[in-house]
Amino acid sequence: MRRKLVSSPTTTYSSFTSLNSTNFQPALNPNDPFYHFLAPPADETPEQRFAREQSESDARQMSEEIDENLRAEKAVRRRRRKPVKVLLLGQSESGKSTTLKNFQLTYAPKAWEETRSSWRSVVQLNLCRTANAILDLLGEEMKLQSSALSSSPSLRLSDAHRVLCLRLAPLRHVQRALEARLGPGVDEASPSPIGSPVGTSSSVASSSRLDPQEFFVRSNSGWKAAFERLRGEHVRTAMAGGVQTDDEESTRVIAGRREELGQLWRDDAVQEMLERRGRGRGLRLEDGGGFFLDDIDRIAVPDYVPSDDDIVRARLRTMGVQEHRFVFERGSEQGQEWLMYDVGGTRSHRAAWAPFFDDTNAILFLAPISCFDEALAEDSRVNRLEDSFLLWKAVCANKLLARTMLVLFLNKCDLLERKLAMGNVEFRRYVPSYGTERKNDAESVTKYLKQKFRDMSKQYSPEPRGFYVHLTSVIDTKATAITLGAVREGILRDHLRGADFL
Ligand SMILES: Nc1nc2c(ncn2[C@@H]2O[C@H](COP(=O)(O)OP(=O)(O)OP(=O)(O)O)[C@@H](O)[C@H]2O)c(=O)[nH]1
Ligand SMILES: [Mg+2]
Repeated sequence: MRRKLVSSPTTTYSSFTSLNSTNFQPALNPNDPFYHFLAPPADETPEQRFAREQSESDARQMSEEIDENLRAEKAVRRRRRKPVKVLLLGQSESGKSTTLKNFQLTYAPKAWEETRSSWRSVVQLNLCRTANAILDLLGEEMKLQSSALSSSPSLRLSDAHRVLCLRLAPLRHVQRALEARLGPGVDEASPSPIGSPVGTSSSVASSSRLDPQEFFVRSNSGWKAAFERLRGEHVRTAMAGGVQTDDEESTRVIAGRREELGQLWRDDAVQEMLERRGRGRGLRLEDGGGFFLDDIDRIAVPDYVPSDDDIVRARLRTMGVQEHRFVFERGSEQGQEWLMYDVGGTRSHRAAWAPFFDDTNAILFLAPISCFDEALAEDSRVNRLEDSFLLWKAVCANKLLARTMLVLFLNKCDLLERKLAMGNVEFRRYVPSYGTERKNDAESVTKYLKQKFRDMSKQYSPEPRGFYVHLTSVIDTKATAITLGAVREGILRDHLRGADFL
């Protein structure tokens, strides 16, 4: 009797192989109950024998392949149970938290939805800070004009501006209330002129602050903890029969000042003042984090609910290291857990990064390339692009990370394009190695920077590694979703390769 080999189900091959996985013939034992089924026919001709052995060999090979696949699948399952760990690195304001938000929006929509209402306070705080920063500058200008100390031509400021400042004064109280409500971790950063220009040789610290003071929460309380507190507050209010909360009070005051906020932002003299204070150098308040004055009519309303874009653009500085856990809600990786670590990027926080290097699958490194003419907020002597180069070098050279996948985002491409298109700032002035041959446009600059980061990776990595780079503007959620799709696949493939599967 002949055995059926090829048409048997997969598992049969597997168990068959384990019963008798080497050369078939010598393993046969006349006492084996299967002997009569497995033994070749007594009258087998040499051709039949050849055909039989051929077919047995094919079956054995197929069986071994199936066993191999089963082993690999098991390893992948084991590997899948292990979370994928990703660390987001880069200087402050490079876009790490914004990238994380994109990730959450794309892959954990339920968790995203849960935090939506809590972001309202952050957007309102960003808005108040910007408005109050403009009011501060306006106050300064008015003082200079009344004391006739101003050397620059006078702005056309009138009593209407004074009235506007008075009408908007309650926003200072709202700002303080929002900061206080977002928890004990809320603190003020040291003065940090966002986008202040850096000198090409000696430092040129900006004396005029264009930015609203920053707002951040510490990691030990964290914005998640701050949000929990806000949510608890909503629940308590509902249980207490709807007594007005601080949150509602802030919303009411902001909505009540919508007209004046619009007037302030659209005022010609205010625009001219901002122009003189920074725009002439290519710096725009709109380009700083958390700018919402353009959307005032939509945001300063009693029933304001932040849109996805609002949440992505809301600026909340990270302190220390925050862990974010994602479990894929759908798709082939459903149930796969990812742990993403978002770190504070200022210099004083970088020492906290190292303990997370061990056991990390991938690093997403963000280098904001529009900042080539700006100084670090925490040290006005340091050029921001130069700082990114140094950080990238340190990450590439780190021995603990020698086998970790590095993915580079050359971020803020939208701002780079806008800045260079203005035509009054030369990239080569800040990066002399750029030379005089190349054009001063975004395409040439990004090409140059890509090559520069690639060369550094090659030069400083302890062992050869791939170079994965993306040109990004992570406030663009649609484009970023596509980039993150590619990044996620790459990281996952690398993660599974660790299980010797691929
Ligand atoms: N225009 C533009 N703005 C961006 C881009 N990426 C980030 N931003 C804005 O820049 C600000 C800073 O981004 P964050 O993601 O908070 O920066 P971070 O790296 O987490 O900064 P730290 O927490 O201080 O380390 C935010 O308000 C973002 O909206 C970008 O590609 N283009
Ligand atoms: Mg952050």
